[in-house]
Amino acid sequence: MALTLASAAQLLEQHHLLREIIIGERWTLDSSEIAQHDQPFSGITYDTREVVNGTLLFCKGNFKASFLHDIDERGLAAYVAQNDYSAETKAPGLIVNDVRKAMSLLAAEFFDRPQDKLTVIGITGTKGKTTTAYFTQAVLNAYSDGKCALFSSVDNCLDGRTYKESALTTPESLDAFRMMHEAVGNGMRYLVMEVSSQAYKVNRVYGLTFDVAAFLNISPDHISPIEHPTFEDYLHCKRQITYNCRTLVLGTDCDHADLIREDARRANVPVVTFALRGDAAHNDSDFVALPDPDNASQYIFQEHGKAIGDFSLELEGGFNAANAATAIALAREAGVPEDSPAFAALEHVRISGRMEHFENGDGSIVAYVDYAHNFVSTRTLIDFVSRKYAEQNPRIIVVTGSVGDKAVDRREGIINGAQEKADRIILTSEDTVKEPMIDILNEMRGYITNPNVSSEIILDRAKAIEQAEQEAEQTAAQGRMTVLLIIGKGEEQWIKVEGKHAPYEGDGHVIRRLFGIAQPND
Ligand SMILES: CC(=O)N[C@H]1[C@@H](OP(=O)(O)OP(=O)(O)OC[C@H]2O[C@@H](n3ccc(=O)[nH]c3=O)[C@H](O)[C@@H]2O)O[C@H](CO)[C@@H](O)[C@@H]1O[C@H](C)C(=O)N[C@@H](C)C(=O)N[C@H](CCC(=O)O)C(=O)O
Ligand SMILES: Nc1ncnc2c1ncn2[C@@H]1O[C@H](COP(=O)(O)OP(=O)(O)OP(=O)(O)O)[C@@H](O)[C@H]1O
Ligand SMILES: N[C@H](CCC[C@H](N)C(=O)O)C(=O)O
Repeated sequence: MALTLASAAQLLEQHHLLREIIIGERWTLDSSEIAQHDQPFSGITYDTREVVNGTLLFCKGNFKASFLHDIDERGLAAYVAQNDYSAETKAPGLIVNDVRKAMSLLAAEFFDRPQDKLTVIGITGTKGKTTTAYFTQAVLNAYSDGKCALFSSVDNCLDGRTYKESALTTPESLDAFRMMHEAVGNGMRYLVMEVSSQAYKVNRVYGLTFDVAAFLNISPDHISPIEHPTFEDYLHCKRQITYNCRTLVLGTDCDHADLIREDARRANVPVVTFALRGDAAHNDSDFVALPDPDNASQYIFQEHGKAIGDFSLELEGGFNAANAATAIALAREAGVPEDSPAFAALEHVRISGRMEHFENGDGSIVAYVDYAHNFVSTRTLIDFVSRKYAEQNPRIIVVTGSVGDKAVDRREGIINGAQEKADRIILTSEDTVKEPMIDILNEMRGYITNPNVSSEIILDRAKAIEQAEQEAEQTAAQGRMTVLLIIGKGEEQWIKVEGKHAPYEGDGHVIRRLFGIAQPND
């Protein structure tokens, strides 16, 4: 049904969001007093620069009244806001308690409730969201002949096969419903989406119920003045997924799992669990990944002790086997039968900038390009390579930085994740808006307390990787192997400098160049 001023006002009133409608001097609760109240809006947007004749505008965030200059000439039909802008426009204003909640509800209606035509799967957690999302999409795509869409922090995919770089982990609600509508138009039956804590904090998924949701794990991250003031706030936001799903897939080992189970009981939501375990005798979860005793590169995946399959994943590391077990649980709960061949699709999943593994010609230098950028992920990665290459006793060099202006706890976290097992840490540029990168790197250097770890700051990221590789060559000449861990940027070919994307060769590109490996688009 088309969205009109009258139907918008009605929906907002049902959700106790409407304060009043303001047009000129007139303040009312009765939308029928407004001319054209039954006229469908031609479009909706949260950006004045996109307003054309008949558009409904949401004024949110750091919106300024000056953005409304000339807006009547461009045909603004109505606006939704927490403030009265009748001095700037003749268009009626739906004044609400919370514009982001209002935007989510009205965008869903404008796009004809696309979520009702999709099986929607939401994934939250501190680490593994993107990987689990790609795994789940691969299984559902294999099962449905390519009918699974994806919203992730790397890419969005609306047709099961074309991937476009995304800007946020969870899109703005209006964009999310627009993309869902497009996905439905493309014949998609499933949507897998990452759900960040910010998404709940700023109501990007308000009113959306996930058919199946996953809560993977929780550890300190995203604590800063522009994200979450405290860990408690971060966890509280993530916990909201439990109250907004029909079934919850929960990591057995997730910190605060008992609290999340309490949430699920209150919300009357069934919980299924997943875990990575060393052997079947210690299986305490509904879905489990077990190392295959007969094949070191394989994992056995089981549901209630029954085999789903033995898979050799291209994405290395036990944590990725746990992510794959989650994807199996999600796909099973979304209706994929236990004996479906679709699960084998897990084997071929690769994700740009996640656990990308490179070797130089004689194997004396190994490099991992990965997205680790907090304590847990850095520690997990370095533990993995230390175990994998234990026999070679490699020198380990970590090339890293940390983001400016937010998630300040990562700076110490990354160093603490690395310094127990690293021999050297080369600190280099990451994304920043206002904070000078050199200050962040000096701060990080100050957290290095292990006297056996040497460090250096090289601001130019490509040069930092080149330096690490040259040192590895020297170590190789002395007969010792080196593992390079280049973390935090994945395959991003930009670095945010003063908030703007500056072109950057890309971590994988630098390594391929240094190792003489063909680039992906060569
Ligand atoms: C708090 C929040 O949700 N912020 C997002 C929000 O910003 P905002 O609403 O304040 O928008 P703004 O850019 O300040 O501008 C205000 C409004 O004026 C409009 N405008 C602007 C100029 C103009 O001429 N006319 C006009 O109408 C803008 O379109 C906007 O609607 O809307 C913007 C797009 O409309 C987003 O880019 C921005 O994300 C911020 C910058 C961001 O990056 N947030 C991070 C912390 C985030 O959300 N991260 C999580 C990742 C977490 C994880 O990985 O786990 C994520 O989900 O991505
Ligand atoms: N289950 C896991 N447990 C711990 N670390 C993990 C797990 N899965 C992935 N990682 C590590 O975290 C990094 C980021 O993984 P991924 O992109 O899948 O997570 P994410 O939740 O989307 O992260 P972010 O929100 O920070 O972008 C990986 O590159 C890897 O180093
Ligand atoms: N989704 C993550 C990406 C940032 C990764 C890394 N490049 C960093 O800046 O720490 C975030 O918004 O925090």
